[in-house]
Amino acid sequence: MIAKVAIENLTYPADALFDYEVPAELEGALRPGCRVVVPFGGGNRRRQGMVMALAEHSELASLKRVQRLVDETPVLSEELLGLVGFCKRRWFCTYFDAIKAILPTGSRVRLREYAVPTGEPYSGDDTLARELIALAQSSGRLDLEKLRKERSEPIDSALAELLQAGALRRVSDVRRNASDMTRLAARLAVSHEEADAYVRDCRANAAKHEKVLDILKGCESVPVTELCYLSGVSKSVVDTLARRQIIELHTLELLRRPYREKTRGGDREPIRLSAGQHSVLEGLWALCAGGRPEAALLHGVTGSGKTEVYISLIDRVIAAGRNVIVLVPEIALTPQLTDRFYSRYGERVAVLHSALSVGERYDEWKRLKNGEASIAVGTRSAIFAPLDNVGLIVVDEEQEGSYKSENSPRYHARDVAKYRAVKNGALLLLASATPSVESYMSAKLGRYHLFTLSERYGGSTLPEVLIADMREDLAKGETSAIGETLAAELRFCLKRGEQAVLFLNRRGYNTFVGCRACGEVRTCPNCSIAMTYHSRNGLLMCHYCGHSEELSDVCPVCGSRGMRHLGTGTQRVEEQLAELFPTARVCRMDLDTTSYKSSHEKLLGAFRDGEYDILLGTQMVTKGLDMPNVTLVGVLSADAMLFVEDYRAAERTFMQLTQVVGRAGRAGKRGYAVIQTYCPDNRVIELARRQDYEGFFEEEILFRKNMIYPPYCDICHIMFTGADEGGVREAAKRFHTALADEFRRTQAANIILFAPAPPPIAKISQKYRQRILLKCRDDKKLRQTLDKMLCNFYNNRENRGVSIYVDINPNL
Ligand SMILES: Nc1ncnc2c1ncn2[C@@H]1O[C@H](COP(=O)(O)OP(=O)(O)OP(=O)(O)O)[C@@H](O)[C@H]1O
Ligand SMILES: [Zn+2]
Repeated sequence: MIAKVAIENLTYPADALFDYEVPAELEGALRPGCRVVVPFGGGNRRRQGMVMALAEHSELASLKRVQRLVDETPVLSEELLGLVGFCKRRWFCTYFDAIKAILPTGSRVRLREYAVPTGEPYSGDDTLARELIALAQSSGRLDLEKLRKERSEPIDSALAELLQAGALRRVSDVRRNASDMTRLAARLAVSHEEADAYVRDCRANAAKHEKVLDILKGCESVPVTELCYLSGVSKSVVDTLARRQIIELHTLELLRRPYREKTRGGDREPIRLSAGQHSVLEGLWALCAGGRPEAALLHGVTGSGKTEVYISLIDRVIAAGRNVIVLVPEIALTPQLTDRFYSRYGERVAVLHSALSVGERYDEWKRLKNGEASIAVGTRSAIFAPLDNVGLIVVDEEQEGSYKSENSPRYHARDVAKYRAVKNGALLLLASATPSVESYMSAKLGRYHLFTLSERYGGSTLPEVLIADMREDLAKGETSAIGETLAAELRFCLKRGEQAVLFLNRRGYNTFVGCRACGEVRTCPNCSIAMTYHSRNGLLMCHYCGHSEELSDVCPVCGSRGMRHLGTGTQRVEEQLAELFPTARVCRMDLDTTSYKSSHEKLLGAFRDGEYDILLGTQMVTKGLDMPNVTLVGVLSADAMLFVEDYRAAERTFMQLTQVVGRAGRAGKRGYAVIQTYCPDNRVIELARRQDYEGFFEEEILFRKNMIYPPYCDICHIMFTGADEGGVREAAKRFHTALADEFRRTQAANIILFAPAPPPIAKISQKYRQRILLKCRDDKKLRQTLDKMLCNFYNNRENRGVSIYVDINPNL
């Protein structure tokens, strides 16, 4: 039997499947999806591997053997193994990059290699070898990884000599990132009658023993700590009972449950859908029940009740015995949604996201894998949930940028979802009030089934939106962040006893600090971007690398005392609010106030309970909020997002405005919104005012077509980074020339290749960056070309010190 094994820590061009012989004693136990330890390379260093497949024969004459099996049962199913290969082909990563993305951190293992003395003497004359054997004999073993790091000279040939001579022997040790959590528990080892008899004959401490046994008579098994607590005895009593074989001790596997207190699961209320919701549900169920792969887009205006529709659909899928994956853009931002899931499905829900501890996440993963939970709810990586027989995959707010991974594998969760829907015969359901232009186009072309909810649930209407022309305020000498129109609406809203949400697309006290005299803007010394001032700690900080420095009013370039704040941040708005409405209770929510795990949830809860009148925040207030008493939304500046260099600027602006406006008036009360802008005539702002998605799409798709942007092409970034600016530039140039030649040679059509240039942020954490942009079709032929070029790049010694990666349809 031959195992085809993917090996960890290989470079991209070296990454392949390697054949290993399966020793007879592992046959049967060793299956695809199990991790193994194998000898690898010239020095036969031990490496971790993943068995991707088994085969009868190998084309190679002599094979190394699998040294050790790490997993008793496969950690990856056949479907997920297939996904590993899919990720590699689609996103130019190694097998192990993909495996690391798919497995939770807690389930990963680390390999440590040791060499131990065998007792056999070493009689050779290699001085390093002599030194090593002496060290091994005195300390019992050599930690090879540590040695390689510590010693300046290479140790491998000396090591090989000692192994050869039989003086040293290799051992490897596999360690898990998160251990399974176990507790010692006790149970009766005898019948109740025998236990009673034991107590009667007991000479010392009979009462104590009796208490312990009484508790155990009523339970299957009780953790020892609890047993001691309940009976008031010390552990030694329990030990005595165990020693006398009246009770037995065993280990109990415990699962860490992140939201244990919430999982009530009692909500069996039937959902009463509106006629519109009901017909969408029936349409979706018809697709789902067929068991064939399907894709649908649910486009419903804000507050139309998309969530209720897909929850009703989940009910049916679960009742049919199939499993469900629900993706949300950002768990911390959607506490209401997770609460909804817990109260409806209780223990059958497992939540996967990055704010959980490694152990918690690992245990949620295990509950999915062992079938205890059948609904995975989570952020991007939850798309890798270890579920079989998936019947439905929901991607909520499918346009969100957080579904795209910025690290290898640079996947989009929607693409992985498509793969899994096909393999499982599942329905992929994309839901949004503002679908991405790409998805809506696919729906229009009939590639996705399109479902629409054009009205709000329960007869609420969409908010009435006012555009506040900030130029008028400016002409009057008003520079406050809250203009006259918004101030007036806020006053009305507070008077009505209702709540308002104010949205500011920034963070920090002021956006940046610049010099009035020479125009110098304080930028981060490591990254080429402006730093922001945080009044909380009085420091200028860089959002990319975390660098911070003291603020000074002296310009470091021209020496004048002209440095001052430019722009406005949430903290300053908060101060202005306090001036305008001294009695209003303002809740500020941004990354500064909400970096702790659940403080965001707490703030939202308090706002919902009416403890605040105004919620002021950054992006996090735009999504998913469903608060009945919110009737006013204010957008402090719509312009911030409008002029970034990105073909998606209009799309982002439109979506963000429509989403945030949609938070108002969701429960029957009339809703209002004020959008402040210096360009009131801008088309996107006007379309957002009307919340006219259809109109926006028609305009945007024309722009995309004329300028050749997605969905009329795919955008491919090839990034080069390194510490040496010139080296990075040269490497990018060489790659560009080679790529152009290759396209010419293979007569690749419809490709627009741009010359290398520094990206908008040309330096991050002391690494210089160059970028080649490609407008192309992300098809098999292109991927083959890029794969080949990447391998050539790595194999060219001129490119040392420069890293490269390919990013398909990046967020920018
Ligand atoms: N069938 C229903 N029965 C009772 N309440 C409903 C029903 N449908 C929707 N609602 C209520 O209407 C409100 C809006 O619904 P929901 O949050 O699902 O909308 P949405 O389409 O997801 O909105 P958005 O895209 O703005 O987040 C919620 O408070 C929800 O509980
Ligand atoms: Zn920085």
